[in-house]
Amino acid sequence: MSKTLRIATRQSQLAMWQAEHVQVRLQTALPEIDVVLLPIRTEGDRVLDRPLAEIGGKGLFLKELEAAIAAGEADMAVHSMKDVPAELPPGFALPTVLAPGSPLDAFVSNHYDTLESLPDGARVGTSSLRRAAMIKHLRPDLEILSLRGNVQTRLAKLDRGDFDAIVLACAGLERLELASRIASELTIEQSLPAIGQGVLGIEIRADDDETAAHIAALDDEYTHIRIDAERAVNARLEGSCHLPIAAHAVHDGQTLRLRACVGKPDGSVMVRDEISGPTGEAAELGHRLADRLLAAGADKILADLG
Ligand SMILES: NCc1[nH]cc(CCC(=O)O)c1CC(=O)O
Repeated sequence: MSKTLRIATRQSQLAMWQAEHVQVRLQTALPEIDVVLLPIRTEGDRVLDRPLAEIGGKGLFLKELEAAIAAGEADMAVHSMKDVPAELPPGFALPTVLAPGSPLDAFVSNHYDTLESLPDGARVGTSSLRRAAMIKHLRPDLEILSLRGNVQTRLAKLDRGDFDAIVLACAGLERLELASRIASELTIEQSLPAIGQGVLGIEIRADDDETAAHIAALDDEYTHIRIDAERAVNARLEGSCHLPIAAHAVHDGQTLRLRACVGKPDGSVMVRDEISGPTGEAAELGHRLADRLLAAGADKILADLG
């Protein structure tokens, strides 16, 4: 019997696309191995009527996939790095990150081209505290309304008139061939992306050297350095994508530039800073920048959020 590699995946269209993407890339790299998907139904997909922060917070979308890996039913799970908390549970590792999609947030509306052109008091849908903070900081007059569900559900809620505009990740829309729905991209200056936004990572059992060796071919060195820097910010701030924390790194192979910010979800306070240094010190730069943010008031913002 030939060797099989099993990818546990959530069943949303975006999760399936991401898992299939890794399946195809692995299958191409490893023609002698059978790469298959193991679809799993997770709590985060079932419970759509309550805010994400309430129903489990950190690691919500990972738990049940990790359980399948721990039980030996699957060898790996594919994640949007944006959804991966700073610290993985003991026994898990995330050694491989793929070449990135867009890191940017998308402004999506059926009537307006840009965030700037929204009328006074317009209703904007997002359930991300980070996006809420960014949007309210730019436009304090706008009303932020909760928006849960998978990408298609969110678009349907916009289309039926619940909002004047919504903000989603460009990467998710592009993967689902919905890029035509992007009215405009929010720039990095307008909306600093979430840590790991647009990047896919592969999680495995920490002691599974065989799978680690198989997936290593997919690792993108540029992105790996970027992720090390961004995730180091999160490690210090103990954040997840459910907190109003943003960080984005770029580098030229030598020098890394890391921007980060922590904002109050009502947009009234935005602590921003940036740091540059050698790519070899990506994680140290992330820690140092996070410490500076904490000293500049991020500690208070995060403490107030509980
Ligand atoms: N939290 C859900 C989620 N996780 C990853 C993406 C998009 C793809 C990515 O950032 O890699 C999305 C949808 C969104 O935020 O619009």
